[in-house]
Order: sequence, then structure tokens, then C-alpha cells
Amino acid sequence: MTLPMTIPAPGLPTRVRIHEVGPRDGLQNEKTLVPAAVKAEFIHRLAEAGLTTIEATSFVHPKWVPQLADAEELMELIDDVDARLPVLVPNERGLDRALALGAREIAVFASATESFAKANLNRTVDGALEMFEPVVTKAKDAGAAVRGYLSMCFGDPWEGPVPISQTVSVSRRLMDMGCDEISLGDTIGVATPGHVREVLDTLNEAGVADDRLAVHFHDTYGQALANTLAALEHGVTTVDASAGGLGGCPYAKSATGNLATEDLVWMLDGLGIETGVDIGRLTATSVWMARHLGRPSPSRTVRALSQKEI
Ligand SMILES: CC(C)(COP(=O)([O-])OP(=O)([O-])OC[C@H]1O[C@@H](n2cnc3c(N)ncnc32)[C@H](O)[C@@H]1OP(=O)([O-])[O-])[C@@H](O)C(=O)NCCC(=O)NCCSC(=O)C[C@@](C)(O)CC(=O)[O-]
Repeated sequence: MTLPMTIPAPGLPTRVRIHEVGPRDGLQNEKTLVPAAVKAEFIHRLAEAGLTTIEATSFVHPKWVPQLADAEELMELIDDVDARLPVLVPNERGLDRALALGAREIAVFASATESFAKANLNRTVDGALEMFEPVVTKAKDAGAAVRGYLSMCFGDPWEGPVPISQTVSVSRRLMDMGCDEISLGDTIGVATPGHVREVLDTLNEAGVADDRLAVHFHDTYGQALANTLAALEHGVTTVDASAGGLGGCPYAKSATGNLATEDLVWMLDGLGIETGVDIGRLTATSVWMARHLGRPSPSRTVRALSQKEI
């Protein structure tokens, strides 16, 4: 097993909140429909492994993301789960569907680039923000917490490198609209640690503080953990990850799996940073899910631990 430090290294947080995205971001791209009962068991197991925030599903148009068309059925099956269960909503229609089922946390999802706004939401960047504005107001009036995702913060498959000014400007607009937290998405996994530091520095200068930010890395070039460490050293303490490294956005060419939650927990355990997650139970869950999906998890930690007694 890893040899944990007893106290975190200087400059690192003592605790990190993991925002688990496996059931939503992880499964949304799967071609074969996963039954709602299997998704519900996945979420129950993740909560039992110690994850306290588990993004459950999306209330989007079912034609756009067929895998999550069972959002209503799933919500009924997980109403006993003892964890925060945020859901994605793109518009008022989605919000009404989510609130009717008792959702207490929602997320809108914006883009730093025009190409992805069009591909993912059939809107311009401005048009998407206009669509979100009444959603955020209504959600907050209903007492729900609101996360604002921002995709393509570092690079875009159609437009190439993304100017930091675009990331900062849309982040500010999401904050000004009332989002409690912004999750910075490296949707296609092209970021490197120096770039992460630069984006965070510029956001801080624009008044978006680290304690309102989360990071959401994909592992295309094997940089997700290094990028996460750079963000933690900077002062961010909320990290998105997907059990077993499931994932990839259906509307972003070249998006690969998310940072695997097990890889993240292994690193944080080693650094003496608390997460509350039991890595053995989590790995067993990802192995169980991989069997359902018919292929092994891409996570190195899952592969290493599942060859041992867990
Ligand atoms: C936003 C829309 C709906 C616009 O899509 P549109 O086609 O422009 O929709 P519309 O507003 O013109 O409405 C068309 C029809 O859809 C219905 N409709 C409209 N809204 C809903 C709804 N909520 N639920 C159910 N039905 C809905 C609406 O009622 C209407 O029905 P009709 O009158 O034709 O029968 C569409 O583009 C959409 O659903 N997009 C979602 C795409 C998505 O979920 N992508 C993945 C999530 S983002 C991501 O993964 C990245 C992230 C967050 O992980 C971070 C990162 O890595 O970067």
C-alpha cells in the first residue's frame, strides 16, 4: 500500500472534496444503455465508499444524451442515498423536471468557445448564458445550490488553444449570475500544470477566488494528476473525478476519460490529504461497473489494486 504522510506537505490543503462525476459524465457517452437499476446501485456503492458529492444524471433533451433519458426513474431509486446529488440542467425545462424530483443542487454548463457552445447546446456562448440566467435565478429562489461548468477552458478541438481572457470572461459572467462554484473543464485533456497555474492566477486577479473554483481534468495526455496537484498547490480544494476513469463528452471530438477517482485518491492518500474515501471499496465498485460495461477500467490504480486483495 501507499505510505501516507502524516501531515500534508506545506502549501497543500488538509482536505479535498471530491465531486464524483462517474454516473453522469462517466456514463453519458456509453453506447449501450445501462439500466437505471445498475446506475442506482453504482451511486449507492459510491456513497458507501465515502464519496459525499455524486453527480447523478442530467435533465437534458433525451435525444441529445440517450444514456441519461432515465433521469426521472433514476432519481426515484436514489432518494435514500446519503450524499449530495447534483444534476445537470441546461434550461428551465430541465430545471423544472429536476426540482419536481427534489433535486437540491443543479449545474448549468457553459463553454469558453463558440464551437463547443454550438455543438453542445445549439447556442452561441451569449445565447447559452441567456438561457442559463433564469435557470440560476429560479434554482436559487428554490433554495438549490448552483454549479457553473465551464468547458474548453484550455483548448478546443475545433479552435485550438483557448485565450485565457475567454475563460475568465465567461467565468465572471457565471459568478455574476449567481453560480456558487465554477468547475473549470479541460474537456479534451490538453492542459499542462503551468497553463493551469496561469489560468488560476488570471481568474484570481479578475476576482474569481480559488475557494469558488473546482477543476475538471480529462486524462488524454496523462496530465490530469499533475494538473490537479498544480491546482491544489494554488489553493483549489474541490476536484472532479470519475470512478474507474469512465467518461468523455459526446459533443467534444477527442474527449477521453476523466481523471479516475482511484488515481486521485491514491495520490491524496499518499500526500496525507483527507477525502473520506475508502479506496478498496471504491476500486471494487469500479471493477463491478467495468464488468457491466464489458471492458476493463483504464485507471492504473484500479488495475493495480484489483490484482491484489482489496
Ligand atoms: C440545450 C438543448 C435542449 C437545446 O437543444 P435545442 O434542440 O436547441 O432545443 P430547443 O430549446 O429548441 O427545444 C427542442 C425540443 O427539446 C425539448 N427540450 C428542451 N429542453 C429539454 C429538456 N431539458 N428536457 C427535455 N426536453 C427538452 C423542447 O421541449 C423541444 O421539444 P418539442 O417542442 O420539439 O417536442 C440541447 O442542446 C441539449 O439537451 N444539450 C445537452 C448536451 C449535453 O448534455 N452535453 C453533455 C454535458 S456537458 C459536458 O459533458 C462537459 C462537462 C460538464 O462534463 C465539463 C467538461 O468536461 O468540459
